[in-house]
Amino acid sequence: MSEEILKLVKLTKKFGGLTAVKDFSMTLNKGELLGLIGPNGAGKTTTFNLISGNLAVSSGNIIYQNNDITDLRPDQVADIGIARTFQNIRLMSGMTVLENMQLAFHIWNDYNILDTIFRTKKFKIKEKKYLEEINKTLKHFNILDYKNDKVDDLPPGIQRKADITRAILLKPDLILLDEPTAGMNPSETDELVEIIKWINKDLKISTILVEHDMRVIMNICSRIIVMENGDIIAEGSPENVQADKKVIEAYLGKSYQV
Ligand SMILES: Nc1ncnc2c1ncn2[C@@H]1O[C@H](COP(=O)(O)OP(=O)(O)OP(=O)(O)O)[C@@H](O)[C@H]1O
Repeated sequence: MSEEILKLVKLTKKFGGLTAVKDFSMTLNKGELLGLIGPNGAGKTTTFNLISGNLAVSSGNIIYQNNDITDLRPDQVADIGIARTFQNIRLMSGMTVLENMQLAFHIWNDYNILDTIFRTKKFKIKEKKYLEEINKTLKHFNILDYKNDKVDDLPPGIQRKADITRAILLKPDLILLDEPTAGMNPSETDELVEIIKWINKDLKISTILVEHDMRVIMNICSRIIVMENGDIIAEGSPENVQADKKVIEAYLGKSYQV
């Protein structure tokens, strides 16, 4: 039997009179690459915000690796191995790509201020190891050449890849990718598809992908959950979901083409 890494149990989020996520239950198996789709306003990003601790849950539970993490803060969620990206890229403005990548390593910093000031042997060994890891990952994402550029000066496609690189450097067991191909041209999108496969298959990071590009979702996800009005309207393989009448009516038939 597949091992669950994440389980949402009757998850609900209310914003005043609006219920954005409504009794939403789902599981993600370890190693799975799950697509979460649905029309605008369906509740996908809100679900990510609840899992990552960026929003407080109204009711229901979030279970991660058999632990209830419903009330954790975002930093605590990151510490236990859940990384995420946002629709609006959240790189630190005014800093270089490398400096942004270095931010990912704060959770492992076990050297103190004196180590940093005097650049002790322990500090230098760690710094070298981290830099090697950053370089290797930037190279894999094909953005090593931008390492010393300020993030603000880079095209959106490069910024988005840098954002995902930073999330990967946190060494998560689970990653939540929120519209990672937004703002990318077709060749960047193709490249990102390969990167997402690499993240999931080679790095063995369980993945939930929210994405409006149906070509991406249908090509790489083994299972898809379709949300509408805060809850599931369909779930299954890409083939089954595409043929589902409710999905076609609610979503695919209107503004999206497969
Ligand atoms: N902070 C908030 N305050 C009030 N309402 C919100 C807030 N965040 C989201 N909503 C509302 O909750 C509903 C779900 O929004 P959400 O962003 O989760 O949808 P989505 O499926 O991610 O949509 P999209 O594909 O357009 O990003 C929408 O009606 C939205 O307007």
